[in-house]
Amino acid sequence: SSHSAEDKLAIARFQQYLKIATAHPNPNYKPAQEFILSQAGSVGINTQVLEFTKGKPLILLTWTGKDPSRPSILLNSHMDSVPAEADKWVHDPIGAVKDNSGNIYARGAQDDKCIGMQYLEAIKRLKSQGFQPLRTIHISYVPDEEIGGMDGSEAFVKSKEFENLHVGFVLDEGQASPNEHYRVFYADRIPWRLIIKATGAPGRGSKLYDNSALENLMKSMEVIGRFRSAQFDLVKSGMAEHGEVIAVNPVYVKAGTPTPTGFVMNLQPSEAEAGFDIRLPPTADPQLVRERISEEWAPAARNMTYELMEKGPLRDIQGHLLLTVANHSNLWWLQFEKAISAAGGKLGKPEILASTTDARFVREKGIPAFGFSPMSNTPILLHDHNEFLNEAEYLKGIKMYIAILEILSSYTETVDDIAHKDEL
Ligand SMILES: CSCC[C@H](NC=O)C(=O)O
Ligand SMILES: [Zn+2]
Ligand SMILES: [Zn+2]
Repeated sequence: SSHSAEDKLAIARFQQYLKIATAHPNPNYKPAQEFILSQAGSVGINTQVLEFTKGKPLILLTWTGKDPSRPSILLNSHMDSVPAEADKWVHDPIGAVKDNSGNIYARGAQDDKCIGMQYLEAIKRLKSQGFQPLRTIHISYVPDEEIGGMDGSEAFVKSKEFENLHVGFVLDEGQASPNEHYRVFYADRIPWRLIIKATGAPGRGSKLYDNSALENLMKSMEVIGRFRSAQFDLVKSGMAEHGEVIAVNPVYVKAGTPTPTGFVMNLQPSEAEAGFDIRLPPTADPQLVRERISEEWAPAARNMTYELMEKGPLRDIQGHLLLTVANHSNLWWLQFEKAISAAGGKLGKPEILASTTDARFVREKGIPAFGFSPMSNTPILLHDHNEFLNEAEYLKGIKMYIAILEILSSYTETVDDIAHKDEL
């Protein structure tokens, strides 16, 4: 191909990282750790391994700035991936095979091993150009993002070690864009889990009677289904984006009396339950959802109980909504926008991510964070079969991070300077 020797090596390193088996349920973090440490060694930046839970290392790299007293920048990515069904892929999900058009296939190609390596490649190139950042730049490689981040990012962000980094701004993963505009995310939806349980009198399969456990559960399913459709209709009609509505999706139902080969077919069971994945944009009113659950989705009057697990707050420690301001009143946003256009990129309208990332933990502390994975003109394939990223797009991403790091690590303007410039 027409890529430079340097680019070819960068692509090979990306493929090497993709070949490390870090998919759940058994992510093998040790080889990922070794690989990242060896790459950091060749770049010449400081390394630390933190282990908040045994067997779940968090790798922290640091490029110290000329003025370490200024708030630092943290670039985050996770080492783990969701599993892949290898037989449904055209190439081995752990093979990092590159096809004739330069598409590199692997679980993690988009989510999010691309950014983990691009961060390092960008720093490598900036160093070779003699660039020295004013602010300190940290890069973290965390375990367990895909399973909620409790033993990874959450433990890290709540640690003394994190406090000492004096982080002022975070970049974390985003998502691919099918068009030429890069996507940027200023918030995540917050995950809740709901288990609803119905009880009722058992009875013969043949009998019509009120208040069976499954009848009660089915009523809840209908009510929840209507709420779900109403939210989805807002998206379908173009009135809202996916990230702006409340999602509630059934993820399991459990009922019936098992036999060795199936279920008893002529008995109405006395218990039934269902589980739901709920996601709330930070702009939602959580109290209204709680009331809906207790009054409509699992009312005691219908012999129902429920267990609600709110997996995170919708507001930060100061009581502000859990979102990062993406307009001119946020200097980091201004610099970020400036960097993207300096590198020749176009940004789409800032979005709320429909799923959930580790960025929520830093936002909880009031630290501004954007989700950004530089992949334009790329189908959205995270968690899907045949996840791939094109090599040219990968290389373009390195250039984006070079511009981002150059500008964000070294700006000295204040909001006042910028307001003044606008007046002139
Ligand atoms: C309950 S936190 C789960 C986090 C996970 N993150 C990426 O896919 C997600 O499902 O959004
Ligand atoms: Zn991810
Ligand atoms: Zn993911």
